[in-house]
Amino acid sequence: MAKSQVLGNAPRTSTVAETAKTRSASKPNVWRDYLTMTKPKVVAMLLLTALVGMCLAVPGIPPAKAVILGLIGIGFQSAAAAVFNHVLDRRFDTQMARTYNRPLAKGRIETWKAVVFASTLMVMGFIILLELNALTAWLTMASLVGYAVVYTVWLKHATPQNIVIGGIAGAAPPLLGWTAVTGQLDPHALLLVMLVFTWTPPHFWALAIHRRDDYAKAGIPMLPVTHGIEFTKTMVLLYTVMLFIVGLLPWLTGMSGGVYLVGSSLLNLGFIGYALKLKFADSKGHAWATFKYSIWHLLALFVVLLGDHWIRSLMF
Ligand code: HEM
Ligand SMILES: CC(C)=CCC/C(C)=C/CC/C(C)=C/COP(=O)(O)OP(=O)(O)O
Repeated sequence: MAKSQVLGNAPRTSTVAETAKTRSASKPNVWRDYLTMTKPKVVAMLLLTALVGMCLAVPGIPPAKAVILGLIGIGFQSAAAAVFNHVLDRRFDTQMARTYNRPLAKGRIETWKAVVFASTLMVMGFIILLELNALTAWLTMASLVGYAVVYTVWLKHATPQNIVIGGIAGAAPPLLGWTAVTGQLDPHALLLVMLVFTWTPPHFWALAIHRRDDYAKAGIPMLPVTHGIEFTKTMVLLYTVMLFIVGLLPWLTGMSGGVYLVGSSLLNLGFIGYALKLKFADSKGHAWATFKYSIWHLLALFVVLLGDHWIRSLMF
């Protein structure tokens, strides 16, 4: 068999495969763009905190209906809030390196279609949560409005304390999960909200330090832009110390046990360590590393909360 025949197929086959791959990569993937607008990784983490709220609301396993309808409803409303955020921020997104390639900023999706998408998710989520109880439906809607309107439209562009106040919306999911199961507010649920609320500033301000010039160019008054990077580093450190103290409350109030105390203290000391290095021994990329740590930290913190709860349920 001639060499060209033996090799003839290889380049052509790989050429066909490469062409197909290139075409699929270059062809705008509309569905991926719609998914991107929902901030799926953020929503996934929000739902984890909501699920932990559901599980801590009752000894043992929470009712399946509350878990399934609650997660779908809170998930739809969180996703809707994220899409509304893309719609309302689309002009600012064009001005930042981190966000300029987003679907609406680039015009890959028409704004009215994103509004219809967000509105559909919002209404579906609300109706699903109403099926559980009105308290959860209205609290979740309030969180959506708090993030998509109060934070995105007003606070984000008005004050460097934007994310401290706006952080209430993102900290709501554990409370929403709790009320999805019990139908009522509980002080212990507010402890979970306080954990996320105290975690949010160091989470975001580490990113804001890393992306200071981006925010300055877009004219968004994030703390590193209005008060400087050194002040922001100090605030990151203060909030991580505050998080360590707030992190003791679930144990001090008896809601959580020793497993949580050890796990949360180690995680929060780790966050303080990152913040100390950021403040006193910063190095290239450490602000970004601190931001990335904050995500794994919150994930692990809520897993530890859940693990402690189930260990105590099994033992007592
Ligand atoms: C007002 C409160 C918050 C602000 C201002 C904020 C800010 C941000 C920003 C700017 C990013 C980078 C997004 C990107 O570049 O695509 C981000 C990423 C992220 N945030 Fe936050 N955040 C907040 C609250 C939360 C909360 C409450 C959670 C979870 C419970 C969370 C979880 C995450 C996760 C998982 C990512 C990584 C997303 C990815 O890699 O695509 N954030 N956050
Ligand atoms: C129903 C409910 C619980 C709603 C709130 C949940 C929610 C979607 C919180 C988002 C937190 C977050 C990533 C904010 C960043 O906004 P940004 O505009 O500062 O970030 P960006 O510049 O990356 O868009």
